[in-house]
Amino acid sequence: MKMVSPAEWRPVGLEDLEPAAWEALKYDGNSCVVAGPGSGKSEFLAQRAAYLLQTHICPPPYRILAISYKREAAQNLQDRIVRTCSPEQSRRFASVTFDAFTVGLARRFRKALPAAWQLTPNFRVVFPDQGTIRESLRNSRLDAPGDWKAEVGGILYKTFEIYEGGSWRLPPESDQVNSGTHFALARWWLSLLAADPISTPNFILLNRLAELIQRVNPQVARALAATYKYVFVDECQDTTFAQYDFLESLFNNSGTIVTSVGDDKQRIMSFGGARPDFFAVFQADFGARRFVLRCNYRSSPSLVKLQHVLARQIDEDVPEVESRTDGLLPSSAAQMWYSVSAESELRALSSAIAKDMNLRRLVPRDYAILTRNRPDSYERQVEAAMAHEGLTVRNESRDVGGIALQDLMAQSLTRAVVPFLKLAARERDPESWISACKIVQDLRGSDYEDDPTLQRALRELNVFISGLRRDACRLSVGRENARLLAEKIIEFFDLEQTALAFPDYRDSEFLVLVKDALLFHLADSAEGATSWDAVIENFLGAGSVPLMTIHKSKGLEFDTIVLIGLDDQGWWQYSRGNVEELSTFFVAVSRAKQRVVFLYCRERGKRSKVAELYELLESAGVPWRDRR
Ligand SMILES: Nc1ncnc2c1ncn2[C@@H]1O[C@H](COP(=O)(O)OP(=O)(O)OP(=O)(O)O)[C@@H](O)[C@H]1O
Repeated sequence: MKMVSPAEWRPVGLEDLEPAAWEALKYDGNSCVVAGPGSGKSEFLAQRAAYLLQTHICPPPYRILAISYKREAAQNLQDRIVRTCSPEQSRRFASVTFDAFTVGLARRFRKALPAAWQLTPNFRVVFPDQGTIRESLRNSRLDAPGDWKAEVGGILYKTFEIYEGGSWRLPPESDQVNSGTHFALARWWLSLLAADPISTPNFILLNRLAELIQRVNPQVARALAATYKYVFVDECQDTTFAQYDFLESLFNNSGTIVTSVGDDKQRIMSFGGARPDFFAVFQADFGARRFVLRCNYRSSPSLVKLQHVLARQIDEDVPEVESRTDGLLPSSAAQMWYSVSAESELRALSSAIAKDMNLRRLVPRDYAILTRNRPDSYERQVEAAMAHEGLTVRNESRDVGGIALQDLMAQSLTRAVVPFLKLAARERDPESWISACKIVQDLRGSDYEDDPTLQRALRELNVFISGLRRDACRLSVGRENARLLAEKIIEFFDLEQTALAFPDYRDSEFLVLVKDALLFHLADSAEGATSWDAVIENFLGAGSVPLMTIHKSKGLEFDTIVLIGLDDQGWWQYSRGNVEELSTFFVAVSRAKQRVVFLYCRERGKRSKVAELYELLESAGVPWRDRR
């Protein structure tokens, strides 16, 4: 792909950007781009990457590092760059999650850790249970020096790691502690590092170790800053204290230019330790310029108006936003439905979805049913009602062998297997063929198109796909044979090479867990299917209406959002004025492009705790519909 001059560069795949986005895109200093839902923040990062790479403002061998909060978001960004830039350019764009990046660094530079904080060569990332933390705190209180005992005794175990751990930069020596809190933290973390036979750190500790590594080894920090000329932070409102310190130690005043994008009103990860003051602190520390975007490219004008009413409840100074999408519905885009029984509620819902799909030529994935908590508690009922209309629903949070379905689908292994399955099932599928070639290139570790290793690997791929097609023709469609095909594909990948190609799988136990979950879900997808294409469709959930929590819907968009269980039962954490809960509600509403339906069913619960939400909807003019 030839180089483009900055003046000639145009957005890829979009007509235009709003003026503030243009300004931010071309700005060559630290910046934060603050904008509401649907304003194109993720799109902006993809365009800025394309701009920097295609104009050679980020010339070879420099790279761009994009850090996202969620794996799907990181993958989505990488995919966009692969589609819009040349292979050489997209190889210089690394899109990772914060956790994957810090785990990778801790692994790579493990030996550069001070002796006191050594990790074993292999380690397993764990999510310690609250009981273990509690016990460690109890022991620390017993062993703490006299005047620290009371302080340790007062630590809340539930927030111990997130808040106390989040705000303590590790000292090079583990005994350099000057408070009871740090004494308890050091004890707890050292116990994770010393676990037998391998260390079992969690993500907070790994973040802290990664920060320490580059603080005590300036050459490591310099090498990283010299590699990454530009760093992007997506969904920066969810950055934790520990992650922020890492970012600050590594890239502030390093010559690297950092662009953060986010939306304060979508901060729904405080329970995970998101720092509430990210924008202010980042602007002050990094001398970052602030850009505010004011367009919404996702939602229709009436939905943007509704979002504004909710946004003002979270932040009364929030600016008005302009919708850049036409409203396509003749009747109210937002409605509250009242039902007496769950049965009548869901009958009305499934019949409305079936009719709407027909009328507007939509597909099941244009709809999403969102819940505040526990989608599994609605799954059966929704499934039964949808079946009456010939529709299926898929609980994206369903546990598949130890991993949530939605997370399984975002796994690198799953994403690698899918094009191979498609090639097995179809005579021609050029897009899958291109993906398969790219996967082989990644797996066999070859970077150059004229590399003989790659040529050999592609020949091997050709032979393998022909064999796989023959197998798919020969084998009847069913559970066992679906497993067999996938096992052949994974065998062709080679687990060792897979672990090397995808940093997430350095922990081989995790790779095995993902593999088993994938085989299990594929076998399930073959149940009742009459063709391999149908198996793949079931596997991907293409023909089902997704059911998921609001947290899982973050960053996604659908034509129609249905919020089920908007009552005290479903929103048991709600209390008037609770900003995090309001933000969660805001995230749900802002996923919709054209329509949002709020379901209230008397049988499910009362409306006292959540009265504020109904008052807000009524004040925004959202009408009630009787569906009893
Ligand atoms: N300049 C643009 N012109 C046309 N469409 C755009 C533009 N920017 C973004 N979009 C489209 O608008 C939608 C929302 O974009 P995107 O997901 O990037 O928004 P976001 O700000 O990251 O959203 P959120 O914070 O709500 O998850 C997408 O469908 C995207 O393709």
